[in-house]
Amino acid sequence: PTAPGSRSLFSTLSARFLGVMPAYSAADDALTTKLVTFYERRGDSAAPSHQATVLLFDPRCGSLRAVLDGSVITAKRTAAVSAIATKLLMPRSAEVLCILGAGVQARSHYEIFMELFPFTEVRLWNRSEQRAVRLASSVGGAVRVCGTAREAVVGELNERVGRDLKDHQEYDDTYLTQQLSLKAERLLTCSAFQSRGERYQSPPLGTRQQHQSRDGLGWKAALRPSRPNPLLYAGTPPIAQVAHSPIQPGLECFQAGGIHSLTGQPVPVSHSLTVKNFFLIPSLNLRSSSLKPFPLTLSLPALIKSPSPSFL
Ligand SMILES: NC(=O)C1=CN([C@@H]2O[C@H](COP(=O)(O)OP(=O)(O)OC[C@H]3O[C@@H](n4cnc5c(N)ncnc54)[C@H](O)[C@@H]3O)[C@@H](O)[C@H]2O)C=CC1
Ligand SMILES: O=C(O)C1=NCCCC1
Repeated sequence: PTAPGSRSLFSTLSARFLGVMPAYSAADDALTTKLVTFYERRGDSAAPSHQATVLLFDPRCGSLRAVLDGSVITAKRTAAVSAIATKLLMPRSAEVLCILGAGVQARSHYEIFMELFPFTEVRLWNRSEQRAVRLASSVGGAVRVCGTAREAVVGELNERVGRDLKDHQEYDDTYLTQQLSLKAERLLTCSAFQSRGERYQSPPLGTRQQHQSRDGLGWKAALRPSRPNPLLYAGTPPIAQVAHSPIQPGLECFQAGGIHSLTGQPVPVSHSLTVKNFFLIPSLNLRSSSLKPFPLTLSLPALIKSPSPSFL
């Protein structure tokens, strides 16, 4: 059996982290740790945002046996875990893969997702279109580069659900996008981005209740009072809305929906999540600053109204 140790994070400056991720495998007779730095990328930096090294020890005597590059394992393992979760959770009707972000994880997710699942269409959005075009033209198959995250998520389904747009004008734009994409059953969204997010202003309880609709088309929302600034909710929701497990203080932003946890414990997703809405687990709360991870999570509000410069 393999036992992941307790992961820890060290941060010197805002948006600069060193993660230590130990594990022991009796089966492989391996004691190891990954060391990974992740820094918010600056415009003038050529360094990758995530840089990893794996140290391998002899578990009997504790001696260091090997120092390995950790970039490939980080790219492939992360995408592989997303793929496993997707295999278990994806609605059968999903045909469209939507990737938000065009970095390392976007590529590795594209590769494994296209190998394992029969998507008929891939849509890609990145805040700098140039990078999305570069990724799209370097992968094997056809990828449609979209001008906005909304287009990537809603896409041609716009027409199908256009009626809903008219019917629900009392909702703000962000909320509508969520509603529309919840109805977009063919869509699987896999996001790979990091962002300096705004804090999410949770609407007052009871104003934004959601439940599954009887017709199975997605969620219906309870009416809520209209707001003067519809983008008031831009940002990420509180972690409590996403995961119910105890979270190691300070690591909230690294919790993914049941997929990846620096506490070493699986993070159960909200009981209200079903196959119809799992791909819209909102992105995660950010205590101090900037990194918002997670493949398989989606924060449309943050993406649509990203406050960061578009240098990537
Ligand atoms: N759960 C896990 O095990 C792992 C999670 N990750 C997370 O996956 C995400 C992607 O990582 P990489 O692909 O390696 O990073 P990367 O630096 O190669 O790519 C980041 C992408 O996000 C986009 N982006 C950055 N800030 C943005 C913003 N404010 N608004 C919109 N788009 C923005 C960039 O344009 C770029 O396309 C990161 O959040 C990272 O922390 C990465 C490795 C492992
Ligand atoms: O390499 C990993 O695993 C990471 N997990 C969460 C944040 C970035 C790196």
